[in-house]
Amino acid sequence: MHAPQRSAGAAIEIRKASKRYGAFTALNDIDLHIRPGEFMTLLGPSGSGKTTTLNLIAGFTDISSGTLEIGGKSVTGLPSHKRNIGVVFQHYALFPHMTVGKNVAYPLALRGIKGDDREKRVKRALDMVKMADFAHRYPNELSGGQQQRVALARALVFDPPLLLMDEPLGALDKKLREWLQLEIKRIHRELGTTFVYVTHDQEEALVLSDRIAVFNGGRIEQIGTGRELYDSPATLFVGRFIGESTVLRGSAEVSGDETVMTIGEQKVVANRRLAGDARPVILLRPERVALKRPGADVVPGENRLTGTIAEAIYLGSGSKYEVRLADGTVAVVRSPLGAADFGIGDTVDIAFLPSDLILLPDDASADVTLT
Ligand SMILES: Nc1ncnc2c1ncn2[C@@H]1O[C@H](COP(=O)(O)OP(=O)(O)OP(=O)(O)O)[C@@H](O)[C@H]1O
Repeated sequence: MHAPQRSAGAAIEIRKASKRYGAFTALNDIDLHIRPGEFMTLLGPSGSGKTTTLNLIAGFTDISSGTLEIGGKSVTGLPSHKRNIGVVFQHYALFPHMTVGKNVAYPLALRGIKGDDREKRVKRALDMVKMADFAHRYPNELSGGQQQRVALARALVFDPPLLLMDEPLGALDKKLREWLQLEIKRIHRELGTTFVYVTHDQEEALVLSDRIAVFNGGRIEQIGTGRELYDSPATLFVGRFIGESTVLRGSAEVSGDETVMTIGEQKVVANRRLAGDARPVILLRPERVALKRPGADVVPGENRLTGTIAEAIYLGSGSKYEVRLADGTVAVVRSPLGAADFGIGDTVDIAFLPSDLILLPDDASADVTLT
């Protein structure tokens, strides 16, 4: 077996880029810097501008304003076939009349690579995606997952410094998707190529990426590692889009460096305040909240809100609860294995420390955009 060839990944630098279709702005002034060899995922709801960004990088569409550099060079006006980029789409674009081997050899033939060298590279690419035994099959003799592995081999066979993928696993079932995510991650680690990956699936983004750019309405809301986006979202939209959460709204007052929010009849204290005069909301992560019997096991300084268990789901690794609070908000709580059990209808307190809540400026559009 041939060792995979490590390539130097290309950096991408997008500055103040916009894309307009007539009066409609699909991308609005985005800045995106992707490091050489990085796995960057473009994440966001449908229509948020992810594919438009990928198409700009690929050269399938022109930028309306702003600049785009790949590997330190401006690519404005450079046609896509001269950008030396590998591309994989959701729908397998394999040539139906060619065998797997011929499909993978195609980009090499285009580049004038012949004979032994071509054979070796095809073999290496098929080994990488564990499809070497299928070289003589035709695409219609392969499953969807196998076709996508061949598409990946074909996109990487000419050692491009950059690979673009647009929802490549979108048409596959969950188990296969999860397995291929790990395969893609392994291949990225082995190659050193820069990967740019489009998905609307936040779990997939968390599994794969070095960093994630979260798109909303043609803008990038935040760029960061999965941990940064989950623990310290910059906006309510990002906080709600990544992972599960509960949003608490109430009347807020700032006192010194604290924010005190009154929710129904109860008060919640956050040990910080927002800059500016935006209306604050509280975001809670389900595993940062404990369920307790009303008034029991008090920890000094913790916040407590009383509610009723509306749903209790046993998950094996623990339990998930939905708790209807007095003001009607439904809070999501995940309890670890061994924590006290509660049943539907039980009155409980949700308890969390001021340091375990996330305080963000309210943004009503975060609710609308997610539905
Ligand atoms: N050729 C076009 N003409 C007009 N509008 C377009 C064109 N291509 C895309 N758009 C619009 O630009 C916006 C962004 O589209 P884009 O395909 O980038 O979204 P996306 O985030 O990739 O969504 P999805 O996950 O549904 O593919 C959408 O509102 C879309 O309708």
